[in-house]
Amino acid sequence: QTITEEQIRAAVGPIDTAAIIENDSHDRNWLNYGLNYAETRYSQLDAITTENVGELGLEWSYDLKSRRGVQATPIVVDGVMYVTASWSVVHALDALTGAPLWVYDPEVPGEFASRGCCDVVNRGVAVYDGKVYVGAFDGYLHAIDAATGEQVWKVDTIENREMSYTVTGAPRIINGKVIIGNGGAEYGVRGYITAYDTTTGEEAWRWYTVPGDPSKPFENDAMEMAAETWDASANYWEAGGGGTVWDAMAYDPELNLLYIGTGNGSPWNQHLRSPAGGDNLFLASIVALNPDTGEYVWHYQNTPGDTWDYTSTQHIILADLEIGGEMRQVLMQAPKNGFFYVIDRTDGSFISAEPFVETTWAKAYDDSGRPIENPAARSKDEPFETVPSAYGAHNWHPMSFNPDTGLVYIPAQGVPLVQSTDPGWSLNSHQPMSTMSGMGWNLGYLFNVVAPEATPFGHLLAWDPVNQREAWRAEYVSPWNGGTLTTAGNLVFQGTADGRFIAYDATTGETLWQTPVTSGVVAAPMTWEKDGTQYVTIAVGWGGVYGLMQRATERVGPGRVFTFRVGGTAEMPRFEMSDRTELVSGVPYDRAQVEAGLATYVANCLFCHGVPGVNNGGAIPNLGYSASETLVNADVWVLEGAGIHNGMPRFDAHLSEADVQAILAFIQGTADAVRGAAQ
Ligand SMILES: O=C(O)c1cc(C(=O)O)c2c(n1)C(=O)C(=O)c1cc(C(=O)O)[nH]c1-2
Ligand SMILES: [Ca+2]
Repeated sequence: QTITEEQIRAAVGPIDTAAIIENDSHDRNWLNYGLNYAETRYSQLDAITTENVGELGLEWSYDLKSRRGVQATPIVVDGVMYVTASWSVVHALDALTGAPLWVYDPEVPGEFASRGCCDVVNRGVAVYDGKVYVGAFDGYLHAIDAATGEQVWKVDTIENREMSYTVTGAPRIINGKVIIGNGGAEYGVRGYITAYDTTTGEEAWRWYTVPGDPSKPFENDAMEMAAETWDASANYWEAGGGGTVWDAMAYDPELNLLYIGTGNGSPWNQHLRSPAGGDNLFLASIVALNPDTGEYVWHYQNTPGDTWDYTSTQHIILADLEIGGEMRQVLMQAPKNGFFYVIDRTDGSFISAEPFVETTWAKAYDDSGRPIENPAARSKDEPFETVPSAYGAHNWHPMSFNPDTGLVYIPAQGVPLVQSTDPGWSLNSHQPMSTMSGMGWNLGYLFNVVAPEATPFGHLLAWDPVNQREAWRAEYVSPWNGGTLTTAGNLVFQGTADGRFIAYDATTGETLWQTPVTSGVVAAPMTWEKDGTQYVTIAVGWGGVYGLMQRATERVGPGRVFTFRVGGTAEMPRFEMSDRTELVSGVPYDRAQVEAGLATYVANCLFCHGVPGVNNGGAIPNLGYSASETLVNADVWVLEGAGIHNGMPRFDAHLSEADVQAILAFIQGTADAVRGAAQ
């Protein structure tokens, strides 16, 4: 072992809120998910510059032994690194060598995979007072001894285990309280965020984001206010209402305000959730809370009356900007809905919002901070191509803000999708054609009943938040590129869907250096210093909601951590290539069953396995490229649960052998049609 337990105790033991703030004066460590409480992901380290970044070389790489999405930003404390793989497994490493110190597996049951919309991912840990904290996918918050990897305590953050709550986000820690939200608003849950005592795990406070049953007492004044913006005629509380806090938080120590981003409605479709409309507070909002008590302070709602999965859980960055000749304390956000927001973080007042991609649901915001909507975007009768789509113009992939250039670096994208009201929807019922309803999703929308017209795209967007306009962009071959890091070396770093790690000149966007890595990248890079040397680290592992079913490189290696420095000379690991190259053939089927198979497939398989034969698959296999023997034996997988440990659910509670045959007819029929079209 390269680092002793005593050394780790000496490093992580003193980490508290003051230490996290002290790190802001040098950025040698990376102590919080977004580097600092302002979550800027701008490091003052400047040993790696536009001049020498071309000499960046690999120092070490580490195999995370995972096959699903890796979204973690590593935490580094004085040469000790903590990083998570898929299934919320925590790895402690010697940051100088990549040698493992310990591995902590929270043992998330395989059957939990289907309780989350978007892959068994985890965005990372928090460190405090000698402990490492991870919110595991199955909803338990674990405190781990930073030196030994042994569990100190574990609490259940889920208030009702009948509901499909999951945890994917990184905890944040403020003055002895570890704060964590959850996900589940595709299924039907009531969002909330909870703070626990870092020492004991005892609950300190919980704040719900949407009102519960209005016939019962409201938990607080904010819930009473929120309830006035909901129509209770459709019993919104039965599907939970949504508003999950599944990713972004930021903290301003001087104002003592915790900022959280809230998610979409449950069900998605507002006509079915709150038929008379209304803003439906606090969906799709930024909310400021007192972190000591969990009390509501103010909110700004980006998307009133959300009906498009327009979460505002995307990254929140705090900065002080000169706007109209005045220094303003702002927060910035580029949520799914395609507008870039600058909000006064002292009181939530609206400063500006402008589209950073094409938008069809609204073209602009009025001076009061409300969107000027396109009425067609809420049609009950007609399909509407929502741009951006539910995949978001920007999803959870972190952006970064460089105060030297004044630019925000956004992983921007478009994934085309047409939404139309699902006339057959009812709560928790498995309906053919109703998207993933067999898995418990409650959207109230059908997808792509007519084909979308837009084309998918992904680019790195350098955005000027003061003038609300683009400075430069770098185009990519695909959506779903990684998060960004920016540094005082005037650099921007980003990994890409097609499996590259790139450094750009932060001012001009010129590509200065790049290297291929072992798979597509979704996580954000980070940087740290030890003994006078600056390192750049990135965790790699393709996945997440888009990455489950599509990919943009044939490299399909396991999750890995890569650390680079100027002059590094380690060898890149071997590139593992996909063997899913042939469309399936020879599965016997009845042509008359294809249509029924399609309907069952859409209701059970689509958001994991993708459309058969269209792309050869992401972190989960596209069945159009399976071996025919695998499909012929599908009963074992679908009805008997042979893949349960890998997250493949068993469906025998609501699917029969005849359903499986129909699904196979759809898969083989579609593969044959794709092959025919290609000839
Ligand atoms: O509504 C929710 O509760 C919820 C949770 C999550 C999640 O926890 O990862 C995602 C989403 N929604 C979501 O809409 C989304 O696009 C998404 C992408 C990802 C991902 O990890 O790639 N998670 C989530
Ligand atoms: Ca969602």
